[in-house]
Amino acid sequence: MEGLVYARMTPRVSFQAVPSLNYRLCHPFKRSIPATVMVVGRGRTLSVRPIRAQQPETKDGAAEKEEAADVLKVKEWEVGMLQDEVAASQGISIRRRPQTGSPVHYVGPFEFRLQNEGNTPSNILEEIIWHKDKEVSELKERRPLYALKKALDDAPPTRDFIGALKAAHQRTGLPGLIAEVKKASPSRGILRENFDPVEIAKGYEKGGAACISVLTDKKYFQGSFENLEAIRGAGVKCPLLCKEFILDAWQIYYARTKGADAILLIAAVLPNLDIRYMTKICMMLGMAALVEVHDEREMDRVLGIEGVELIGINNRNLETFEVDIGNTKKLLEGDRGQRIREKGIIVVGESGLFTPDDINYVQEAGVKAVLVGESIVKQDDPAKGITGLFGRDISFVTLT
Ligand SMILES: O=P(O)(O)OC[C@@H](O)[C@@H](O)c1c[nH]c2ccccc12
Repeated sequence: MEGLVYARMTPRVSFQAVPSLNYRLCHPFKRSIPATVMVVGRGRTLSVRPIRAQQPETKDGAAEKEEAADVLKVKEWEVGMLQDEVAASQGISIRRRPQTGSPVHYVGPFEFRLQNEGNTPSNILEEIIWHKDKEVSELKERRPLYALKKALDDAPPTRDFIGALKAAHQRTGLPGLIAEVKKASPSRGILRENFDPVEIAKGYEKGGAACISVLTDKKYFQGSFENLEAIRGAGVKCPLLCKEFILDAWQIYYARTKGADAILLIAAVLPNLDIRYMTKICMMLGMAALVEVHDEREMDRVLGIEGVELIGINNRNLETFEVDIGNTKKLLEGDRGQRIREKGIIVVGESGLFTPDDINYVQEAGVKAVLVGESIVKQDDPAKGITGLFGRDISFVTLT
């Protein structure tokens, strides 16, 4: 068996005390395997490399099958660990999937604890991601990428999402509005009981929204891809953002088949390379990518990624649900704001915006667009909700 097994030393053992050693290491799916233990980082992480494949004994068919399934499981586990390790090196704490196998391993005098131990998510975002990861692999199995091809060819043409935001900003002198069709959220519960996504989207368009965001996650937001498709099919002209937790490029293609013109990429869950790669796919498909950040570290990462044109600053911490619109201002101050202006990136202020004062505040901070859900989706008449949010009717305003 080859590959890396990651283990963490308990505090009882110090680095200096661990030379390169040959050990039999407990593996999550194998009782034990021969391993060389090496220190690979300055932290507490050790890399443990199996030194030799175990010689296969003569096996019957069933044993061979079991062995093959084991090897596959081990590979999946290893890839997951590597993904998590790359993510962790970029400050991403959200893990892709729960850890499997027993968390503690004993090797000779050492006690090893697997990284990312535990099978319970440490916050709501992680819970959503674990659920999504499973959901996507099942969907993908049922409709692999090649099977989406025909639907992709038949999808309605893309609309210019960023162009619509810029045009709205120029037309009104106010941030372009991305109005969100959202029935519920884990932090706020049900926002609207009599929820007709198409009626709401039409109301938004009438009220002067530049673009529309449609939640497609079922379990946590009570959204759906049917909603997205229905809005696109109902004659709404605004470009559409598919508001989803994207982990796999397959989801981008799928969103496109349902009529999306833009997708969301959350920096708290996606490593830089994924963001770069997915941004490229969007470009290829004629879509826009809204890359969402919540703190300085994520903003700095995203500013270093080539091809990012649209950044959303989420005022809501998706791990704790705390909302602070001061976050938008904080992330646009000083050098960061300067770099954003130089790169011509459009910034979207997201979440927790309710009043004309709030809009004014984030506009002064430097945003050219806003993403608003709760305050307008709750209104009986969403168009009037928009007028209330901006303090004036923005549906016909044209700057002269
Ligand atoms: O309803 P609000 O507070 O106006 O927020 C809208 C939008 O910003 C929020 O729904 C959101 C921002 N980023 C997300 C990521 C996933 C799900 C939802 C979101």
